Amino acid sequence: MRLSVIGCGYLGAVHAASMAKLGHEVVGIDIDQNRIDTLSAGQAPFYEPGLPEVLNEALASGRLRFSTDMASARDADVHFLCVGTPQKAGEYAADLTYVDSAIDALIPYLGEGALVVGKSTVPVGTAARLDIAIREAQPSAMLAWNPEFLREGFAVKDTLHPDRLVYGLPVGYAHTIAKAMLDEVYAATIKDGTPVVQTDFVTAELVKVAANSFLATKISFINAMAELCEITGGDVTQLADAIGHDKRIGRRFLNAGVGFGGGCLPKDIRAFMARAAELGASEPLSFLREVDAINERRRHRMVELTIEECGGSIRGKRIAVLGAAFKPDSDDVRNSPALDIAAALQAGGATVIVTDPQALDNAARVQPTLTYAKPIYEAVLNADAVLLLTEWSEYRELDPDSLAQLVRNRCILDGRNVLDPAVWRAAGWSYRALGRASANGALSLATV
Ligand SMILES: NC(=O)C1=CN([C@@H]2O[C@H](COP(=O)(O)OP(=O)(O)OC[C@H]3O[C@@H](n4cnc5c(N)ncnc54)[C@H](O)[C@@H]3O)[C@@H](O)[C@H]2O)C=CC1
Ligand SMILES: O=C(O)[C@H]1O[C@H](OP(=O)(O)OP(=O)(O)OC[C@H]2O[C@@H](n3ccc(=O)[nH]c3=O)[C@H](O)[C@@H]2O)[C@H](O)[C@@H](O)[C@@H]1O
Repeated sequence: MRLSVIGCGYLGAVHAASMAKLGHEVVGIDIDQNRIDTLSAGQAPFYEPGLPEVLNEALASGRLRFSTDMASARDADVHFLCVGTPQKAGEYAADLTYVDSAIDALIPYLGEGALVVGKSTVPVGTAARLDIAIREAQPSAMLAWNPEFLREGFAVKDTLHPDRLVYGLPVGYAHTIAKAMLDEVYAATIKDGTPVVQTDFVTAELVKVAANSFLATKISFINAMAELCEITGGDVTQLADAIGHDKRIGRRFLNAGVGFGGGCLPKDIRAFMARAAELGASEPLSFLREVDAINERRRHRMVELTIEECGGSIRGKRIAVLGAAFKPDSDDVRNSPALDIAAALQAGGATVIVTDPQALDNAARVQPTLTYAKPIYEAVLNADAVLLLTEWSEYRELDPDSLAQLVRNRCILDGRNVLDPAVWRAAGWSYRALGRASANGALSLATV
């Protein structure tokens, strides 16, 4: 099939390359000339494992090209809408400017019977509004909403082998045609056994924000338990293992630490709350306010813990921060807990040196006043405290004895609960983590 993918960011670039891999003829369109030049040259504009390989294979096949010109979408049967929907400045609501301008730009080029497929995460009701605009301009054109569930770091695998496909379909005659066209796009994936959930626009939009709200809630739940562990002397990692054995609960997304960040979970739960409030339905989502608050508190607690470990003040201290990306295997620093904490420590008077295997350029754009060092040894040299805030594999595997040769003070704060406290303490380090007792042992509740 002939496809266009509008918006070639973390979602769209992967989608365009993956669809070409599946055998479709794809044009990726973006308003950012640099991004289009980079992609056309076979380079991924961001770090995503596996993307360069799929991209180059697709470009070499001749089935994939990129352009800044919306007119190049003219011949496509299906147009995927993958532009950003960030949080509005100073508000919780989603900014739909990019969605609206992309649809406005696309409308003049919609051919007979073309299908527009929304993949961006949008407030409920957006699809119905866009559907009217599209049909007014080109009566034979159709809209479907097909939310995306990929994770950064696993984006190619998640696109080619998703857990499920969700089709939000139009009503009437268009329903059958839109479904058949989506089935053709995803034929290879469906053949592999991927379940397809067919539904209406509203449910498809809600499925996406419900999924991200559930994931955010699961993380904040375990982080609330971490807060309780800190007060009572319990160990949140053992607690997570123990409840995670219950198959109804499951161990995934129960990793306590500095919490969730990124370009999606934080803004999606906020946009969901904002939309619910607009619809006069704030109450059912009031728990998301707490999910957000717990998440924010973890960042503050990490700063407090660092101050405690530095003897009550970080002024003049040299602090190494391992990790800038919001999660490992990504260079994305949008709403990154690591960068937020690093900035707060700097504001408290510390000299903060941040290292990350992939995200330093992005980090320096967002937080230009922090100091950055690519090699780990340079970041930790003469450090008074070392904070592990993004669990890249190279940080999980650090050798406490080698690191001890470089630092001024053997103090490690494990913001992701990925190091073995016994190993670090045996090597003479003071090890602290969120939701775990200090070396002095658990607080005895009998004395409280
Ligand atoms: N990043 C992720 O892992 C996932 C993102 N999503 C959703 O997908 C959407 C896109 O997210 P990202 O790819 O992360 O954003 P992004 O910011 O990385 O990419 C958006 C791209 O759209 C381009 N763009 C903006 N206006 C345009 C227009 N009028 N015409 C053509 N291109 C235009 C921008 O230049 C940019 O390259 C958001 O709604 C997000 O919530 C959904 C699932 C996963
Ligand atoms: O809508 C989106 O854009 C995407 O948002 C998330 O994907 P992503 O943001 O790439 O990353 P996650 O793996 O979900 O991690 C999000 C954040 O939660 C944190 N996290 C994750 C798991 C955990 O147990 N604990 C925890 O703190 C991570 O460190 C990270 O900061 C969802 O997992 C995807 O399904 C969804 O498509």
